[in-house]
Amino acid sequence: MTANMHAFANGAELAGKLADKVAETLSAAVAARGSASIAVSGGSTPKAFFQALSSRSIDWAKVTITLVDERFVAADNPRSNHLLVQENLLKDKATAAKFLPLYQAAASVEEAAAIATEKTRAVGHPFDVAILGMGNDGHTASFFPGGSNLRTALDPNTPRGIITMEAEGAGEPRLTFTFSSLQDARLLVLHIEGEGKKNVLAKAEAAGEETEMPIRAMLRRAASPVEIYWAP
Ligand SMILES: O=C1O[C@H](COP(=O)(O)O)[C@@H](O)[C@H](O)[C@H]1O
Repeated sequence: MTANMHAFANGAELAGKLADKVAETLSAAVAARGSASIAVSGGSTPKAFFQALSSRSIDWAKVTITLVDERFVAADNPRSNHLLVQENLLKDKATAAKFLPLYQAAASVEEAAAIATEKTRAVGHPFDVAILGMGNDGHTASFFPGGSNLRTALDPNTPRGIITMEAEGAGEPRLTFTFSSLQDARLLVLHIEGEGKKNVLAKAEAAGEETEMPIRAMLRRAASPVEIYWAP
């Protein structure tokens, strides 16, 4: 639908400005509805933003944090998005926030998805904030090109909740919120850094199949405008 570009001089400036915007949105949600929700991405990009956000003065006890997506690995695995959030966001002032993990110690990833859907059912109708990332292959959340459940994940009629995804580029099996869960966040952000990601974004903004670059689903069909935060 709409995308707005916010470009910054460097990653530190972006992290601070994005933390300000997210803090303002979460505080407004608490003031309006008594609670706030945010879904964040993992990967290598959000670390500085998480650290900046953890220092902001918000009524964190009224904020629920969850993940946009997760690997089917326990929270002590170095590739866990939960671990990244634990070490960089759930500290300082944000220690008081409630965290809902997607990983569940279940016998199968499908069972974990069902449990995580149940445990997150009360949040995100819509999320106050969703922070998306994007891989060099054009994936966002765990919507991977060639993914086992990609069409279901991107289908606007698939209900809110978490489904599984397996793909060559994904490594471990994944748990991911569906497109319908994320696309109407009151503040929908795509956080990317580097010239390479800018080029990937330009390619995604051009004509082509959504299944080739699943970020296109968000750029083209999200109900909320996509606020793109970028720094070199
Ligand atoms: O696999 C993932 O990658 C994307 C992008 O990560 P980055 O390292 O290129 O920043 C991320 O948005 C997603 O949450 C994560 O699971």
